[in-house]
Amino acid sequence: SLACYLSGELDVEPGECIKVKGKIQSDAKGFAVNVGKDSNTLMLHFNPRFDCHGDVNTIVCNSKEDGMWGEEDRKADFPFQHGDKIEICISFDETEATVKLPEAEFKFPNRLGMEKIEYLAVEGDFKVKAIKFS
Ligand SMILES: CCCO[C@@H]1O[C@H](CO)[C@@H](O[C@@H]2O[C@H](CO)[C@H](O)[C@H](OCc3cn(Cc4ccccc4)nn3)[C@H]2O)[C@H](O)[C@H]1NC(C)=O
Repeated sequence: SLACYLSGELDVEPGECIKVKGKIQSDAKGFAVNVGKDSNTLMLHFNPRFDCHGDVNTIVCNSKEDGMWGEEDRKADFPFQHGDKIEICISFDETEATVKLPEAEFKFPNRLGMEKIEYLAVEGDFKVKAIKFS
């Protein structure tokens, strides 16, 4: 289920921040925040999984190029709990994307060398309360 997306009208440059504020549903199986050029060209698919695709309490990150998923990157930390109200801050530069949470930070390589983010989509068991750009 697509929570929300902004496409083609964004122009987020390196060093700027996308802040997505919302609530993780109490029975969440997983959610995803996707940023990139469009749905087939993602700099980052940030996908915390509580229990889905055989993953339990695991953040899966990936990129997508021409509609094809890249190599998955599974993170060691899982700073999420059902029902949490969180703010996720995503920024990037020419080498990597950074996902900042109150008590954790994750890096993911900018595999596509993307120079701006034009697309943002939030999917899954996450209720978006606010989206801010700074
Ligand atoms: C073990 C052999 C098969 O490997 C599995 O292959 C699956 C299919 O490619 C991998 O799952 C996919 O991983 C992708 C990232 O690498 C994406 O997460 C794929 O999901 C895309 C997607 C988003 N949505 C919307 C959504 C998002 C979050 C919650 C609810 C709906 N629906 N489908 C998800 O289906 C899955 O991560 C992968 N598992 C492993 C361990 O490699």
